Amino acid sequence: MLSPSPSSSFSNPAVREVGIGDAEAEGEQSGIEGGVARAEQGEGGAGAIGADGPDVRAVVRACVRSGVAGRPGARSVRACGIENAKGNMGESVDPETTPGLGVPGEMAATRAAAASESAAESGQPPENMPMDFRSTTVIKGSIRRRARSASNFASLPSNEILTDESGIVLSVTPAFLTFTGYEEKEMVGRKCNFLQGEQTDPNDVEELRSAMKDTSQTSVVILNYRKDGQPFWNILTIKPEFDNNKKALSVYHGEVIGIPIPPHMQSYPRLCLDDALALISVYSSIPRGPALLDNVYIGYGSAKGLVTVDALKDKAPNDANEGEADIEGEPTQRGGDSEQTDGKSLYRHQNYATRFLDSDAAEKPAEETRYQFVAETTLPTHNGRYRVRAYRNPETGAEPLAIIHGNVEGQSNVVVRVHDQCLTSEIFGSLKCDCKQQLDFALNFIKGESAVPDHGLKQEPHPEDVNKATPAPAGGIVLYLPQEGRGIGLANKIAAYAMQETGLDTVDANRHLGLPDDAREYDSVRDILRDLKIDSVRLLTNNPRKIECLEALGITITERLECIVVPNSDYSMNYVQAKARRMGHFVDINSLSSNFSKQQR
Ligand SMILES: Nc1nc2c(ncn2[C@@H]2O[C@H](COP(=O)(O)OP(=O)(O)OP(=O)(O)O)[C@@H](O)[C@H]2O)c(=O)[nH]1
Repeated sequence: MLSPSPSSSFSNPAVREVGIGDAEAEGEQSGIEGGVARAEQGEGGAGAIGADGPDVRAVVRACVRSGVAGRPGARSVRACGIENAKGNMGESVDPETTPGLGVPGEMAATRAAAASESAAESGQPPENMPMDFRSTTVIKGSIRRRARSASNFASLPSNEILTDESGIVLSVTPAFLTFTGYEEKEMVGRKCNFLQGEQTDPNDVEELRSAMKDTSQTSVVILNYRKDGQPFWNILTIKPEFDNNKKALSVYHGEVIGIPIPPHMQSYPRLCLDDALALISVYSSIPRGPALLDNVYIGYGSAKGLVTVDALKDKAPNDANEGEADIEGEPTQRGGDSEQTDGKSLYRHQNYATRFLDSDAAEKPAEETRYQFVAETTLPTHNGRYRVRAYRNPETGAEPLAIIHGNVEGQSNVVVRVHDQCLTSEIFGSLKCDCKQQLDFALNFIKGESAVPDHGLKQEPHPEDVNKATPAPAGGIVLYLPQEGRGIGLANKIAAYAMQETGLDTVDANRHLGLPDDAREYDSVRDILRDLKIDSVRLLTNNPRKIECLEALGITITERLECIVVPNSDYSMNYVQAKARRMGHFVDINSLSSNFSKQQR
């Protein structure tokens, strides 16, 4: 198994000036100089990764044609790359037709440029330009063109940056500001090298710089950092803008797909399978994404060496096996996105990626326990009395709970609900989702009550709500995991809700913020079940991904029990429908709709 050990220098990235700037940009904080300085540092700089384990950057480079991934639980993932995509791109997103954010206030560069049109015509830098921006050469007329580009650009819903030929940011989309945590004024007028840091590979920087110099289009996977120092994989595609005469303007359009690296993985910059799959989903959702999938490769590091799987798009599962591992059987079609043209191939690839991982499970030593038992108490609640056992991951500080009814220790086939935190519904009573209802349902169910509880919504339980065929159990567990917003965090979930107000559904909202559809991990479930000596579970869920993730962790699921509740509003109806349509949840939307209208009458 290729599994790099943590590099201590990675966890506290001191952001350095290594950039994609113009080599001729004398006197500025030159990214190129920074990049060279980094390269010269050798092992002390970026090479530090290699000192502690396999050089991930080298793998990324070697895998420009074959990124590698592994299952989330195994942390066996290394990296995922996209091939140089020169000449493979279509037209830009049309802000007129693309749903998303409205136009924010004018960008600084735009304002400055528009106000100084006459100065531009004279070839002089306008006086009210930011200093860095003023220091660039002003070509006659180009400022006006830049202003035009920048103002259209600011209304795009995706993660994008517009720079001049020296890498100075002219404009940045609101989504990218949200994703990186920077304010507009902190980005505009500066070289984008502030996004780079300690572990950014100078070779990637160099590749971008040369593409800009040659006015060519390129894509590169580069390690960048948010303002708070959090690293992320940036799948960056840059392309020059051209005027009507096909003449390259001194403006570059950078399209960014940010793949966040979960905190516990930040000691070694690798993409996990979920991240890689999220990346693929993102590609499938952007206008020219399906074409780019040709260039996305996913692979896997095994004990026998680096095994590459082939290009993800339009590849039969059995064709994908270039290495020594086997991918057997027909893939099932669950999960994924049935609405997209590439839905089928995505299903396929998601499934054989999972199978691939399963095939390796036997080779792996047992995973180390990361969540430790802290304390147990009895909790009287409106739903009854439960035992609550608290656990903690000392590395991340995450504190999941096991809420238990009955004697479950040492048992098999225990009813288990794996529930992820939803502060908005559980604390504030938000009607946007069904999470609180599902939690109440599960807490009642493990107590032996199969009806949906009355939680103040004046709803009669509908017969379809519950597992009619399943006798309520004598006991069970609700595992309450602090993975707010499907793992993207509370603030990001609020940002996603804001995006949903523009008409996007729960999946597209995440994607437009550059966030994965679902970033949840379930190692805690494995550790807690191990602590309780439970060898198999009956899982209360409608979510196929949850089942796959738990099984990939080695958890035996003997039965899936439905966890369907009647949506309590149009909002949550939309959410449940989106979960079924976009994320493959096992919910019959038609019966739900009619149930809901019955409830409304
Ligand atoms: N990002 C995001 N997260 C949401 C949204 N609505 C609810 N959540 C989060 O979704 C999580 C619950 O996931 P669901 O997809 O509703 O259900 P599930 O647990 O995956 O699947 P089931 O086991 O069938 O209930 C909680 O962490 C919520 O905070 C949303 O619109 N966007």
